[in-house]
Amino acid sequence: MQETGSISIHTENIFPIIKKFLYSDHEIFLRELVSNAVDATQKLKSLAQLGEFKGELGELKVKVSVDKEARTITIADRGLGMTAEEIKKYINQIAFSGATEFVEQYKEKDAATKDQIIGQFGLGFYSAFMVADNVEIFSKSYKEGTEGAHWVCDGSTEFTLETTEKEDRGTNVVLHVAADSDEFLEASRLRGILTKYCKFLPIEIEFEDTVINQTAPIWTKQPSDLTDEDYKKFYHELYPLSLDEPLFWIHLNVDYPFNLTGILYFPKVKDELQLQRNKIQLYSRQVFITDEVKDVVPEFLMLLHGVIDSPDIPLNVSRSFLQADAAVRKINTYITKKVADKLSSLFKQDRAAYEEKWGDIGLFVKYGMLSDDKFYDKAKDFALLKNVDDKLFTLTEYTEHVQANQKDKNDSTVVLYTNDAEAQHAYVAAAQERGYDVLNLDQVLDPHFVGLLEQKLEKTSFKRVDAATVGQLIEKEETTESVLSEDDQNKLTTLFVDAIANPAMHVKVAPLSPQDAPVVITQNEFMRRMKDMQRTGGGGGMQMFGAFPDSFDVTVNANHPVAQKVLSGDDGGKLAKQAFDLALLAQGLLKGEALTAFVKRSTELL
Ligand SMILES: Nc1ncnc2c1ncn2[C@@H]1O[C@H](COP(=O)(O)OP(=O)(O)OP(=O)(O)O)[C@@H](O)[C@H]1O
Repeated sequence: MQETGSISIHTENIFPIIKKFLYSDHEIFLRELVSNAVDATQKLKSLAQLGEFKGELGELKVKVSVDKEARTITIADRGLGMTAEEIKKYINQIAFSGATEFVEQYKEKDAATKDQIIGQFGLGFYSAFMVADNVEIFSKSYKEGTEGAHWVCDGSTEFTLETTEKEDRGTNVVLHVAADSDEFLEASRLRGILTKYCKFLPIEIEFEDTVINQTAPIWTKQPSDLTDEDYKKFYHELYPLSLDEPLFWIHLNVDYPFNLTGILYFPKVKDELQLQRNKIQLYSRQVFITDEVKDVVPEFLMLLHGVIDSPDIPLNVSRSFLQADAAVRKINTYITKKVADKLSSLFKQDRAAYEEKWGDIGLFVKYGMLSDDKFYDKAKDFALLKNVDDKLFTLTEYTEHVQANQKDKNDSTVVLYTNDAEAQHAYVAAAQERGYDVLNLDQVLDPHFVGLLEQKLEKTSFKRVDAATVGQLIEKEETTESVLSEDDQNKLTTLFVDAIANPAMHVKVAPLSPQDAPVVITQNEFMRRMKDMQRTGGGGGMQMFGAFPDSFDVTVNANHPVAQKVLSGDDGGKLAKQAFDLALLAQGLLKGEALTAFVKRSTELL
């Protein structure tokens, strides 16, 4: 029997379109054909289990081979096979309609969306035509008494179908590689593609006499059957270049209301610059799909490594659809919850070990708290704050810790912090001398984290140690009297204004404690934050603050002996300048010419 026919058409000649537009991703043809072969093999295994197939299963390997001379690639399986009728139904109709649907979706999209569709669309059998100008199927069904079938199609909509002698059950797909696809005749190229997409397929895939896959990767097993070593070994298999051990991992395993398995690893991160995204690999039934897991994994968890496997993630739709997809949203929520639960149990079980890891996980936790309210609610109990003495506190512990000393006159807690303990040393020391505690918040995310905590914690504000003189950082009821008359205070102000001669420095005289510095330079917390945010590109409303030059408050301590000296001496101006420069020095602001002048003047004074 031989039959020729025409594949029913909905869209005009889809093959040129498939060829042209899928250019960047031609290699996925092999993933598609090998997974079809694997599916067919698994279906046969299921039938055998159900008792519907009673024959010998025998060896079930899928064999991929290449013949450079003949210019063919063959994918051979011993799965359930197809009769001629089934080829007509499954290949001519179903596979074709998949391809047609793809092209239709594809045509409507802009270039950016097109790129995304390509990577995620399971194009199926017809992706063979991306690299072949002629495709043959030789198949024989597992059903007893059926004849072998031979289908040939040259990439037009015409096909031929005839009966053929085929000894063995299963399907051989033979691709006659097109002239512009020579690269796929190279064994090394094929091996590369197989390793990328098929490394964890559940049926053995043989290429050049070696099996290229692990059929039962550890994420498909029960956590109770696995040791720490198994998890670490797998981590290094996934990331052969990583020298560090993962900090810990989470084994995901859920079958309702969606299906998801996987392992997420917390990598060791030394600093934020090292963070690598796209380290999570997404699989669908053990077939590698992509390492762009955006939208499937919450943004803040993109920093994790590992594997997620879910048949419920729709792969054949555009990204905007993926974002809106209910299953994807549920997966997102589930992963977030799992991560929070894991961190919480680590914290509760072994606080010391958790504190040791805080340097590495702090960033994830803070990022998560900033980007996800639900995560904040869980993480607030295990997020830690570190003070300048390297002691770690939970949020509640810290509030209790500073309760006694750091309440202002309105009964609000003022949390003091430094973002550079070295540069702000003088301020940190002054605050500590007063019995205040100072937090070390020097990481990239910390300015945002401070903002978040102020919103969330009741009656609490944060001030950087150099935001005011130590006496004014936490405003109390009691005030110190000035030993200077009002007249002297005005005189002192003028002396300093003239000596400094810089309009960005706002001089005021105030009665600080005689133990405080003679002159203190501070930068208002609010203005500084606004400018910081503007610098880091935060929001349009902040724009106006960026236009202002940096301005500082210069507080002259009326109660310090230096104030008297400046007022009484002949070269009060020079002393004022000297005292001001010392304050600049403490703030790390004295540089260049001003520094040279200061050194010269100091020598003279000596
Ligand atoms: N090697 C094979 N053995 C048996 N049947 C096959 C084989 N390859 C394809 N088929 C049949 O042809 C159908 C169409 O295949 P195609 O790859 O186009 O789509 P699919 O596998 O259903 O979906 P996907 O788009 O996810 O690949 C399959 O559903 C299957 O019934």
